[in-house]
Amino acid sequence: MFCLKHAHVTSALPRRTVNAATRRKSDQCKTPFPALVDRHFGLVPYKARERWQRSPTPVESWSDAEGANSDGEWEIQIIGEEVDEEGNVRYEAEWVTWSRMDGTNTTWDNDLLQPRHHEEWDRIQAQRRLDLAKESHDIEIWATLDIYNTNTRLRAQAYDEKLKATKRSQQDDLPPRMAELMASQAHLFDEPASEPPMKKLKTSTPRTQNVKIRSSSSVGKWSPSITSSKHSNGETSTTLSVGTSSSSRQTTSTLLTPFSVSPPPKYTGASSSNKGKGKRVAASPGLSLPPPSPISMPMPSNPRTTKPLPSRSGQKVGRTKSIRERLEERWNKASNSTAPITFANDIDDEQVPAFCENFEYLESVYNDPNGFQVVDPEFLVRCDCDVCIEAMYCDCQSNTGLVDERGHRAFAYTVDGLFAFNVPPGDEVIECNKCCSCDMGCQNRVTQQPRNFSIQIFKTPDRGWGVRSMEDIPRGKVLGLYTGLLMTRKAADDLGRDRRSYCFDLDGQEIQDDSENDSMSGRDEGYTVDSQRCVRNSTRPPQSIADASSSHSCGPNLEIYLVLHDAVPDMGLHYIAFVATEPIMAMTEFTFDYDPKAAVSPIERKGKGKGKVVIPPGCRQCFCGSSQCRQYLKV
Ligand SMILES: C[S@@+](CC[C@H](N)C(=O)[O-])C[C@H]1O[C@@H](n2cnc3c(N)ncnc32)[C@H](O)[C@@H]1O
Repeated sequence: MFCLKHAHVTSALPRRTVNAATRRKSDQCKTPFPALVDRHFGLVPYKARERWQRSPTPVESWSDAEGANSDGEWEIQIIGEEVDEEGNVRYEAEWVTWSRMDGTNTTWDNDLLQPRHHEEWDRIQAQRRLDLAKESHDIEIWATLDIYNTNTRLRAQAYDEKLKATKRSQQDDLPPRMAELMASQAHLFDEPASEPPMKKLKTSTPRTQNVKIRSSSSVGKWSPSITSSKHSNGETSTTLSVGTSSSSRQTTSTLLTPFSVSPPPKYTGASSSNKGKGKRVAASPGLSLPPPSPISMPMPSNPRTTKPLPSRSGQKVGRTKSIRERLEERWNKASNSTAPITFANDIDDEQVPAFCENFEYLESVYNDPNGFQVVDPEFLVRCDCDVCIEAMYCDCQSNTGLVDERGHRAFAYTVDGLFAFNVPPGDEVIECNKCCSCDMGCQNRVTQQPRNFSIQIFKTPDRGWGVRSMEDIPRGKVLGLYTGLLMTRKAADDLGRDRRSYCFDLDGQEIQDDSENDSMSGRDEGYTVDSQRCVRNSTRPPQSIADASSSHSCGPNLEIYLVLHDAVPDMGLHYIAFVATEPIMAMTEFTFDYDPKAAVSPIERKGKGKGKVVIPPGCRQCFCGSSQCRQYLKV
């Protein structure tokens, strides 16, 4: 198998250690590439196998004295990977303080590793692939394809990510293209109301025919372009570029078959003006249409059916919108973003989460009927920067403990608006606020800016509804705030258990059922956000939702931090913000750990039923599916 090696590896990878107990398992590991050799032999015909006997491989015996530290741990780092035909990844690990007689010091044995050993590697590789997919959609197709290498090579080229991005742009592109097309032909559907009946009859004739839009020579065509190159190892590779091109090379189609991707014709804008109304529409040069066949749009034989039918009362009757459509419409209106919110359910026929129907969407501020947040602007920290570039000179940062790697005062965000992960646990990030002189584009106002990625609330098989994005999300992307009804913790204690699983104490922990200890731990003080439901037909004010749908995972892809921009620091009135701790592929569920302090190991039953996990009281079985799953979550 081909391995993705040092070329893509960061030399700055943190060194990791592996436990002695795990290492001892490697006694069976006799060669650096055991499985690889085995598999190659599997391919060799029987006769050849007889001729080419495998040479004996020495049995390795390792002991703690050979390179382990005093805790019996070895330093290792991941330096390569290979992907098998089922998509499983095998890592090449370098054992820094140990080597064989022949000087080699790597293994390809995942059994010797724990997830934490390759987490950083995975993160860096995933980010690299996302970056590659952003750069271009080119895929190299190797002329000497050997099946073992294919998956690793494709992964190294970010094939899946590129394919996803292409498909996504196809989906994104189609609705606006269709809308433009329909708009440009609206006159063929609508009749001028003032026209006399006779004229109507005449004009109805062409509308019963097909309207054909032909691609003309001025219309851009999509075609894949291909370039070939010879590599130093003698192998030839072919690059498939996906994009618009003025020429199409039909001869390449057979080469492309196994990897063919079919992105849409690129839409570069079409005129929707009324000029030329009534005339047959030719595609404008700006509108790229798929060659070679013309698009055929069958028109209704009875043009009236395209209009809403009149009701008896004389009012227009349109198609009734589904609950899902109505809710999407309402939430998208309430959202402070143009990036859409949608619902999806491939599991059953529930259209939207049960508690959502009477639920109002709230994206960026608390619902604060008691005015806990009301503050005299005089008390807000503020800065006089025109543009907040240097945290050292931004007064909003004067009281924070945030520093960069050189120990200088720093913002919590990079210039690209990503979280810098430099906030000491429990500290509040202080963003610039309404009293500052900088504007909304300021680097230090990330959570105040409109959401710029789509959200989908979708039904999971076993965890109710969850949230995901249709777009790839980079590490450090701030995904939103946990909003809802702001209440005192005391008031939150009076809520029922169901409701409390949607509450977050503003100390950054989800509310737990440990009320006996609360008076001692100062639980009476402080605030809680309830992001769940409005009672049906109730007059209670709007609440939030998307955050309320985020599932728990013991190996989450989000974490939280505390942030404020409209409150006085250290009053416990900050927001809870979610940030991606790793690159998250489009359509991957957003999850966070509801209870990071929970015991790591599940409680195991003793005696009868030994080995079975006991779900502690007030908890339920966890279905997060993570390799670090604690088996239960508090509700
Ligand atoms: C804040 S709600 C999340 C939204 C919820 N999925 C829904 O459909 O309303 C928390 C509840 O979701 C469910 N849940 C979330 N993550 C889970 C997990 N990993 N395993 C099992 N149930 C989970 C539990 O029922 C939990 O009480």
